[in-house]
Amino acid sequence: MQIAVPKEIKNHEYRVALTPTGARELVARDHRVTVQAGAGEGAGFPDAAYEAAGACLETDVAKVWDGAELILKVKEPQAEEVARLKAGQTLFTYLHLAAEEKLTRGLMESGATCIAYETITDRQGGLPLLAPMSTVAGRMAIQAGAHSLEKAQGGSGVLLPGVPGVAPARVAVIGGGVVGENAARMALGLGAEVTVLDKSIPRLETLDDRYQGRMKTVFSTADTIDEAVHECDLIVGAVLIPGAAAPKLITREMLAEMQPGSVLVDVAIDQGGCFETSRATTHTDPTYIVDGIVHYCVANMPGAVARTSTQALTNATLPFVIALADKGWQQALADDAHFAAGLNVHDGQVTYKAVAEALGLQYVDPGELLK
Ligand SMILES: NC(=O)C1=CN([C@@H]2O[C@H](COP(=O)(O)OP(=O)(O)OC[C@H]3O[C@@H](n4cnc5c(N)ncnc54)[C@H](O)[C@@H]3O)[C@@H](O)[C@H]2O)C=CC1
Ligand SMILES: CC(=O)C(=O)O
Ligand SMILES: [Mg+2]
Repeated sequence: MQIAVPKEIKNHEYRVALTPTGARELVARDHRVTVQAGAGEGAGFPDAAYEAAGACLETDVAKVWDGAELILKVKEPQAEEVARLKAGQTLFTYLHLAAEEKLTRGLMESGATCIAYETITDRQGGLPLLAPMSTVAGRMAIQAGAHSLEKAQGGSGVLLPGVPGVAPARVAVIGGGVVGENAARMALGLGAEVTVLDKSIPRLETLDDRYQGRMKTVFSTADTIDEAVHECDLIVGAVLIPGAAAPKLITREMLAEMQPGSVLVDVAIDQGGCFETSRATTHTDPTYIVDGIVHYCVANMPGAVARTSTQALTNATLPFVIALADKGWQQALADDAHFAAGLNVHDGQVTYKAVAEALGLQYVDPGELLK
């Protein structure tokens, strides 16, 4: 199969969808891998490493896209990439379509088959291709939040661990899944006072058990979120309803209840964000202030630590990429219902229910396609 790996073009996105190690595995299976020149540089993988792995390098981006049957990316295609995509091609990447009507319609118009990393499931009920980046983003959320609390960033001037004689900062994490647990763990490590709110009792039980009372676990309701808003210096938004737009849990009105200079880090921004006042930002200009509250809402946080993230991402995606390349998308998805959950758009139709519902588009059950 002809497999293409374009260079990512989203703002400060330095990850690449395939490492040289991954390229070697595909070439060994007789697939042809074309990597756009410079695609791996930001993650520390020079062109020569891909060449040594048996991949072809291409400087002309049009040729990279044009000749491909399978396109591997990291971030959702940007407008100029959507324009390059065509019927008969398979795109495998993060898509996060529920909050992106224009992108969804663009992918439908392309006629391509679009499989999203973030909706693929596993036997344990997890999201195995989201989890590695959620781990990274969760850990980064506290670094970003701590920096945003500094006065020069518009923050309140609170140091997360405090110092002897001065109390530590209070951190709330809404959503105690992969992002949430990793954020909470980092905040604990820095000596903050940490509360995790979740709607899932089993999840709260797991956290309680794992952290042995070192963090508070609280059932998430309008009341308990209100309490967190009153008390906390830093709130991390880490909720997810798979494939769907994130629920808005903190309204603009509620910002007035926070201490001025407090910080909201909305990791769930790639699903539309879980705070009413969130809007996606970039690594170039990651924060903005609404009613005295600093907002950090970068939709591709792991892109900033591209070396770690690329390795973690491709460790997880490679078995799926090999299945797509060896069998073609139809057979690969027919053989694995968890993989099939990744199919979001095919041949002009939305094949993922939560996306169709969020955008008011017609849902087409992919079952028939996979028989
Ligand atoms: N901005 C970025 O760069 C990145 C963003 N993400 C995003 O972070 C979000 C979280 O991802 P994961 O932790 O992997 O998901 P997850 O599925 O592991 O965890 C989500 C948690 O939210 C909980 N939840 C749902 N509704 C809730 C509510 N109303 N109140 C409290 N908790 C609620 C669920 O019970 C679950 O435990 C997703 O939107 C994901 O796409 C992930 C990686 C990078
Ligand atoms: C999950 C995601 O969108 C990212 O890693 O950029
Ligand atoms: Mg996005």
